[in-house]
Amino acid sequence: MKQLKTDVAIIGAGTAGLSAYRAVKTAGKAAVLIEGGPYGTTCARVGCMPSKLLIAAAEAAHGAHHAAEFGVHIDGQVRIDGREVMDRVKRERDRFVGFVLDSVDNIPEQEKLRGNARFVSDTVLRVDDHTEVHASRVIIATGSSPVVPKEYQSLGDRVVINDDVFEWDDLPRRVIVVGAGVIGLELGQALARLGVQVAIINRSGSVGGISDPEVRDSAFAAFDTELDLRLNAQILEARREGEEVIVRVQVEGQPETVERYDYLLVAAGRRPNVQALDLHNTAAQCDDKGMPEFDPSTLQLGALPIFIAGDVNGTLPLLHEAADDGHIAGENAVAYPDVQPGKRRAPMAVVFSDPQLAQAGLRFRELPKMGVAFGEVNFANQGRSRVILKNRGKLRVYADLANGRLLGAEMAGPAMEHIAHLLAWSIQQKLTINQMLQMPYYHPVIEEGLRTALRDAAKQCVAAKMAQVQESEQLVNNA
Ligand SMILES: Cc1cc2nc3c(=O)[nH]c(=O)nc-3n(C[C@H](O)[C@H](O)[C@H](O)COP(=O)(O)OP(=O)(O)OC[C@H]3O[C@@H](n4cnc5c(N)ncnc54)[C@H](O)[C@@H]3O)c2cc1C
Ligand SMILES: NC(=O)c1ccc[n+]([C@@H]2O[C@H](COP(=O)([O-])OP(=O)(O)OC[C@H]3O[C@@H](n4cnc5c(N)ncnc54)[C@H](O)[C@@H]3O)[C@@H](O)[C@H]2O)c1
Repeated sequence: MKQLKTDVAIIGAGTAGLSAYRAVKTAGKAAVLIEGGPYGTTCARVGCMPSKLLIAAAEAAHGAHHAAEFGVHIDGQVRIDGREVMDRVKRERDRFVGFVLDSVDNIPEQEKLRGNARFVSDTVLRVDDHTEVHASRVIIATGSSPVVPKEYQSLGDRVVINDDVFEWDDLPRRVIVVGAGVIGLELGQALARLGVQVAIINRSGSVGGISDPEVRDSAFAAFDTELDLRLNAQILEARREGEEVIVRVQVEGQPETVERYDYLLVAAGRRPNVQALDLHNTAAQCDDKGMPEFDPSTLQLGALPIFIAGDVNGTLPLLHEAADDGHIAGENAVAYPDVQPGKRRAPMAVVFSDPQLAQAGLRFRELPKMGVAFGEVNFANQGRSRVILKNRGKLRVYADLANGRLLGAEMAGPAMEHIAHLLAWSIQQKLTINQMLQMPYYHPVIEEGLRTALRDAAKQCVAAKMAQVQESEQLVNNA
């Protein structure tokens, strides 16, 4: 077996692994980047980029179908050519993947290794059965994989995951989507708008990961007008008959139905890729699912020379977080044992559905039980949203009642990808609601809706302050 020595071995050449590699090289250390699958990253190959390309096609179809509401009539049929749609998705996807492949090409050959790595000890890795890597430090950046429940495995090629969708040459006729989380909602709505008969089944009452019940209800009401979205539902049975999937579905409190689809698309969550790493050969402490204990601020496993970055650590499985994680893990691997907490940005997440869903700072479920002002805007009557016929959804901001500082927000509505940025940037700058209200607002824009929500929260902060003053006056008077 070939023997190789290096300063830092990085397992996985995805976004986190490539970012870790750059950090290690910038610090002047030697690195070996080990990749078991195709180069190109999950984000570019089968994640962020192809999904946004499919959604863009769906938005074009939706616009064409709804132009009449503006008095603009497309006389004749709107024709969606599934082959052309998928061709553009794959062509543009390949272009994005190409940029990643170029950056991988620029890595010297002696610093790249193909094969699946597993631990022999804390600092020794075996790559397939051809190479043993002896590293002073190791970074795990192996990403995550979709969870495919056992009961669907007998469906063979009729059960698909996101990776498969982006390999389709044409759009299918009927798809049942398992899960109304981020992936299920984005892909399910896009396929439906492209003319595919879609049903989305979610076992709980949640939609797109929104935790604020008011925002979630407004989102559901919007989706319900165009999508077959079934919450609190389950697939009792799924079996294959020829090229079809036959499912028995039950929505809570309703009689079960038997339905036929061409594919069952599983979007029921993702699991960190730790199983095949043989972490039991290291001194890492693992839980019963094989997840190692690590410090989320330094990404270090205990006091070991091992770090864990990106989706595999299960903390914030998003692209920009994977890149930041890689950087932190890379710098700390070099600095080991003198590791430091990494710099973090305000949390933010966006779901590219319509209406878009988003979150910035603290989520509703993370708020303290007391002392929070809730400001809201309903987009139904918001000026700009009505002008463009995107007047659906609700935004709620959360502020500290005592000092007026913005804590977080959840939202469903138009252009939330941009509003979430404004809010996350304000949270990172530790702005108060009043400071945010002093900023300029153009007219007519969706940001005026945000201002409505901020004013609503500001009023509550003022009322809380008044109540406090009255209370202390009362105390003085009673003394
Ligand atoms: C459909 C979909 C849409 C998404 N959309 C968005 C979005 O719009 N915005 C956003 O921010 N995020 C989005 N994400 C999430 C984003 O893609 C991930 O957070 C990000 O790609 C994670 O990067 P990573 O480096 O951790 O993992 P990856 O890019 O998956 O890299 C891990 C690499 O490790 C390799 N590997 C695994 N095990 C081994 C081993 N034992 N030995 C060697 N190599 C190994 C794998 O082959 C892989 O190349 C989306 C994800 C999906 C699935
Ligand atoms: N726009 C983006 O940033 C973006 C887009 C896509 C994916 N992602 C990342 O990918 C991650 C994974 O996405 P995901 O949608 O697979 O997971 P998720 O955790 O967001 O959603 C999974 C959903 O499936 C439901 N579910 C689970 N098992 C089920 C079952 N057996 N039957 C019916 N419903 C079931 C859950 O209740 C949940 O609502 C996200 O957390 C996100 O970080 C991000």
